[in-house]
Amino acid sequence: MTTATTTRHAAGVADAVKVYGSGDTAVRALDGVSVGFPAGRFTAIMGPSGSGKSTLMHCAAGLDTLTSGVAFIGDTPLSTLDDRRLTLLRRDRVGFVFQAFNLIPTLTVAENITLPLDLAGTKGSREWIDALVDVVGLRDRLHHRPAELSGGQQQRVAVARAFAGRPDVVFADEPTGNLDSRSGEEVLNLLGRAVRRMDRTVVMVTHDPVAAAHADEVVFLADGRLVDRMESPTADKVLDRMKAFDAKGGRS
Ligand SMILES: Nc1ncnc2c1ncn2[C@@H]1O[C@H](COP(=O)(O)OP(=O)(O)OP(=O)(O)O)[C@@H](O)[C@H]1O
Repeated sequence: MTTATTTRHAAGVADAVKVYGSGDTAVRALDGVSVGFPAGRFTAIMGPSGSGKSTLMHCAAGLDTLTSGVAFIGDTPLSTLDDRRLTLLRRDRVGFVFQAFNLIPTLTVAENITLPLDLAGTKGSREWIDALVDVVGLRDRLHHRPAELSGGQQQRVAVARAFAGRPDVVFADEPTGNLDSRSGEEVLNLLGRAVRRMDRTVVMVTHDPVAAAHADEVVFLADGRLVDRMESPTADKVLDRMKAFDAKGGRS
């Protein structure tokens, strides 16, 4: 059982620099970020538009590479892996939830949920999948296709799929961006439950202070740097912190 005071990190980056382009047009999207995402916790990444949130998430998840510095999943530095091993690591140890649910339209809900396991050629744990189906509240929809579900239900399928293989960490990129506030709230509660009741780890990029308030901790980026962290956030406290960025033109 992981406690809130653990220092074990499910993922993170150290001295992370990411430069897009070169010469006059080079953009330093990450400018020396070091941050660990504690195992068994829900961390939100916030910051003004263009501050580097997506870049940080993509590099930490092994979807993109750093210009310098280290990204790691568990104890594995991603730069030590060749393409094949990186693909396997992403498949076996990382889950993703995107803004646009990205379900396979021709597969049923049940088939979408177990897709990562089927691709990996494993059955996974029947009990785990069963428990997930109950947590996301989709038992009566298992044989439906995505088009027969609401947006909120589709995102709940995507959440179940992300956790199906019991990955070390699930990265969620604006998971409520396409949802109304009630469905968004359900998805956020679900991510919170997965962390607190099922001992999972979630890292979520969001623009929304209400969404960030579901996390255990918020890390704030500005101009490619980590500028603040907030434990036990509330929507009001996060909003105030974001307003301070606006007032100072981005940098805290
Ligand atoms: N592929 C790319 N090529 C060039 N520049 C990029 C690329 N991706 C991102 N950038 C730049 O890097 C910086 C950080 O972008 P990033 O998307 O990480 O920020 P963000 O905080 O996620 O923004 P938003 O909240 O608007 O999604 C921005 O200046 C952006 O224009």
